[in-house]
Amino acid sequence: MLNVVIIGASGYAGAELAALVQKHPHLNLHGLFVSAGSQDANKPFSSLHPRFLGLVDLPVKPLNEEGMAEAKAGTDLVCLATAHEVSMELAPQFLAAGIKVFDLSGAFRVEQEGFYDQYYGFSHNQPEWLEKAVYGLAEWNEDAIAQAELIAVPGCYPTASLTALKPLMSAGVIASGTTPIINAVSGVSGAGRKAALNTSFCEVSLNPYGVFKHRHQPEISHHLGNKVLFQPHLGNFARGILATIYVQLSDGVTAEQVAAAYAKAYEGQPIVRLCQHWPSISGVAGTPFCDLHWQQEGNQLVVVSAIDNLLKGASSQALQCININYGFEQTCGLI
Ligand SMILES: NC(=O)C1=CN([C@@H]2O[C@H](COP(=O)(O)OP(=O)(O)OC[C@H]3O[C@@H](n4cnc5c(N)ncnc54)[C@H](OP(=O)(O)O)[C@@H]3O)[C@@H](O)[C@H]2O)C=CC1
Ligand SMILES: CC(=O)N[C@@H](CCC(=O)OP(=O)(O)O)C(=O)O
Repeated sequence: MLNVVIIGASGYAGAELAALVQKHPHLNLHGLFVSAGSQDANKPFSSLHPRFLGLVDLPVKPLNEEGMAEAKAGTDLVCLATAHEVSMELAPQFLAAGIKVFDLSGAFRVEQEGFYDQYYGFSHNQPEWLEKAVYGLAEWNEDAIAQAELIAVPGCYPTASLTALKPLMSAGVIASGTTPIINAVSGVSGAGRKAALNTSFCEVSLNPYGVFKHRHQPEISHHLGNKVLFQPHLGNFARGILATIYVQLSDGVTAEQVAAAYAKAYEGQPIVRLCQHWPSISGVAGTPFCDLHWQQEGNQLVVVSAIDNLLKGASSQALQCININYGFEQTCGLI
């Protein structure tokens, strides 16, 4: 059994991950942590997330000096379900102790000059680890994930978007010089657990945000190798992302070529489901799947991608990466 520690375990993504690790046949939930000054410190995990009562009753401990020593002792791997800047500071401390890191934040996802200053509002202070980090898009980066010490689990919108677009990019069917448009809606759990006016239940309707500025636009473009226009929306539901994506195909690309591109990319990949119906939030919420469906008319293609932001968009993709890294079946503990 591998000993797993989760930092940020009281948050939405960390809590889902704790539940997945607890069920996994080869992983042992070794410790759960929150910040040193957390108001939840030392409370049982299940008192914060009652769904897991009787399943995960460990306390969430404060990550003070003593907590840090405890988090490292006997630990094989650590999952950081923490804010970007917190992950940037914590990851090197675990890596220096020989502990592998699976980071759910954006801290190590994009190695590009000035990226963190422009899109995250801080300067990256770990350039060596940023260079070594491997992007954990599980279906696309298996070999590198298997070798990595630091895995940067992709963002939720990038997971939905890249899973839909990469097969087309690899097959070379996107018209050159064009910009795919991604119109995506996320449930409010995407914004995390702490209270904020714009994500409070009575305030949320259905509205766009982050126009031209969202940090996931460059993350998607960087890992696709093609510019995209990405527009997120906040919807009045708890979890799930639905991305409707508009693509201009090269002249003469047939429906058979598009179908072949998707079949080739996801043959033998059970987490990505090529559906005969349009994906929906209810079809994926609470599951580790990414559902895809598309329709073509002439040179225009509409692809719809749906995931659970907290699972395939965060914690279950982290577990896919752990499975790959340690040589377990990629779907172990997931389906
Ligand atoms: N929610 C989502 O859909 C997705 C989230 N992510 C990323 O995953 C990470 C976690 O997101 P999410 O679960 O939504 O966030 P939450 O705000 O729900 O949870 C954050 C967690 O981190 C803890 N924390 C805060 N500061 C520290 C610290 N200094 N040291 C240790 N723990 C700390 C919090 O507890 P406390 O404050 O009590 O200490 C809490 O447990 C973020 O980087 C996010 O961008 C990625 C993909 C999807
Ligand atoms: C609805 C909502 O607010 N969603 C978050 C994305 C959550 C996510 O994927 O996170 P990271 O890239 O930060 O890890 C946002 O738009 O900022």
